[in-house]
Amino acid sequence: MAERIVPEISLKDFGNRREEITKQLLEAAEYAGFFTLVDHGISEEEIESQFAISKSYFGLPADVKGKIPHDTKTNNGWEYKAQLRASTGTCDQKESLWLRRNSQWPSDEDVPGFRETTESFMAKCAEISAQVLSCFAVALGLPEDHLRVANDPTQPDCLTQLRLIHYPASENAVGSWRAGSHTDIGCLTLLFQRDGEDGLEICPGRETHSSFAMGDTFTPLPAKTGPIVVNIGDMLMAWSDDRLKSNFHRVRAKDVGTSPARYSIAYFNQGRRDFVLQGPKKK
Ligand SMILES: O=C(O)CCC(=O)C(=O)O
Ligand SMILES: [Fe+2]
Repeated sequence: MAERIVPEISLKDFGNRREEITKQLLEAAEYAGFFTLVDHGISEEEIESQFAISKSYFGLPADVKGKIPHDTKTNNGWEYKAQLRASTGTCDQKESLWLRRNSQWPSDEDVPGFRETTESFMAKCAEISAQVLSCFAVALGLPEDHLRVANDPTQPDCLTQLRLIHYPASENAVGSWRAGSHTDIGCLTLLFQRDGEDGLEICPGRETHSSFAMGDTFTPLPAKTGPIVVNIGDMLMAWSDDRLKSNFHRVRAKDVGTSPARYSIAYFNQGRRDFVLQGPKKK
């Protein structure tokens, strides 16, 4: 069922297929708010290498991970079961490391190759994001470069971040959430998952910002290693005069029985401080 409401879009031969891809992206973003990207240029080996780096980091003792503590002012650093959700009133059962250009990085002694591998992974995420954002800009009647420049992670005022996430294995998780229902505050999120590490549930087709997904039906989206799950965030919803939908999603573990650990990686395009966030209708 999830496959039907979350279209799979190929970025193959992007230069020549731009118009067709733009049409597919617009339809997915207006209708569901979610889509998956394939033929995007990051190989499964590269994705697995980034997950291996992530696993090495989360496998370190807490005092080593804590050398880069989460800083609430910049939102960079390591947090452990600390993200309080408005939707659940409880903290998500996960740990994560938030990284930005020029933030602190785990050292090569603690995780060999961490920074080099992760920066090159982020650069690839930026390339894919730039392609998708240029399509959305054209579809919305903005200059082709508008959203790419406004989210350019090479600029010092850009808020774009990569988040490595680890949900520890759990037993009988009823009453707790790996990630409570939320929308992403940023522009566009690229999410990487691994085969068999399910848990993501999505709520496509949101009409407005205000209903907070109460009483809505969530659909599980099985985890696969290659395709990137993309969702529209609140910034892009605003940038599009609410045409593109920033939709609710959450991550759950099994109410009864064992849920294996889940690792995910999210690349959040989050705009630049110096840009006015306004759609073509000047909302
Ligand atoms: O881990 C996931 O699959 C979802 C993560 C997420 O939604 C977030 O960090 O905003
Ligand atoms: Fe999210």
